[in-house]
Amino acid sequence: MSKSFGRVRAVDDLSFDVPAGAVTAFLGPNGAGKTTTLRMILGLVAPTSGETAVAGVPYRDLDRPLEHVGAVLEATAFHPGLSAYQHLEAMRVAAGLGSERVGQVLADVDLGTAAHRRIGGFSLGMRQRLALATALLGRPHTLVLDEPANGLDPTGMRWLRGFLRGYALDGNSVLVSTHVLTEIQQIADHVVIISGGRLRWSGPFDGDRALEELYLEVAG
Ligand SMILES: Nc1ncnc2c1ncn2[C@@H]1O[C@H](COP(=O)(O)OP(=O)(O)OP(=O)(O)O)[C@@H](O)[C@H]1O
Repeated sequence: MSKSFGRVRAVDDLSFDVPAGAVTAFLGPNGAGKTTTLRMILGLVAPTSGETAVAGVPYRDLDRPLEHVGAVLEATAFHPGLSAYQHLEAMRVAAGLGSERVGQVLADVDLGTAAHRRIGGFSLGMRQRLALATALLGRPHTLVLDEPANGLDPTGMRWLRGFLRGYALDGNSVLVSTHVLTEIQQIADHVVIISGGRLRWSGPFDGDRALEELYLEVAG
């Protein structure tokens, strides 16, 4: 896929696969085109050329998309006056999902005790957990996460690592864009590195090698 914004070629003839049953780290310098790529995968930005597909199907053609793909994008906006429970319930109803899902995803992200507090009073880390809970509502087989560790404290980061690892081990695809290489190093099975909108490296990653070294070699 390629994407130009006026004269800026944000993504330039980029092609890669995200395997199932694995955590894929999606890396690249500021402005490399990561967010634009994720937004194309999620049908939020139309490619200038090429296409993206989730389990072989373009996002726009997915039947009940929340049951295929869950996404956490940067700076997710919530209505501050709603509680976490009310937000999730509204999303659940809109997506036609079972009533048990809200309690389940609140428990999944360890937000049960804050379920009835107003989101306006949430910390950044709590918002990240709520964004992840929203992404999980439809039990998607694919998770797309843009900087999901942003705002999490060390305990939260450790929890997120375990969660994503477990989600991938259940056979799901987890695509994570991040700059925090030491965090993703511990759970990545597959790595895709881009810069200047182009693919610089992609392949399996066994964790023996320092991800930072690989990154600096190909993107630095
Ligand atoms: N809506 C837009 N209009 C114009 N230019 C854009 C738009 N969105 C992104 N760009 C440009 O496309 C390029 C890639 O941006 P993108 O946000 O995809 O990079 P990124 O890898 O996610 O960066 P970061 O790590 O800083 O979040 C940048 O040059 C950016 O300025």
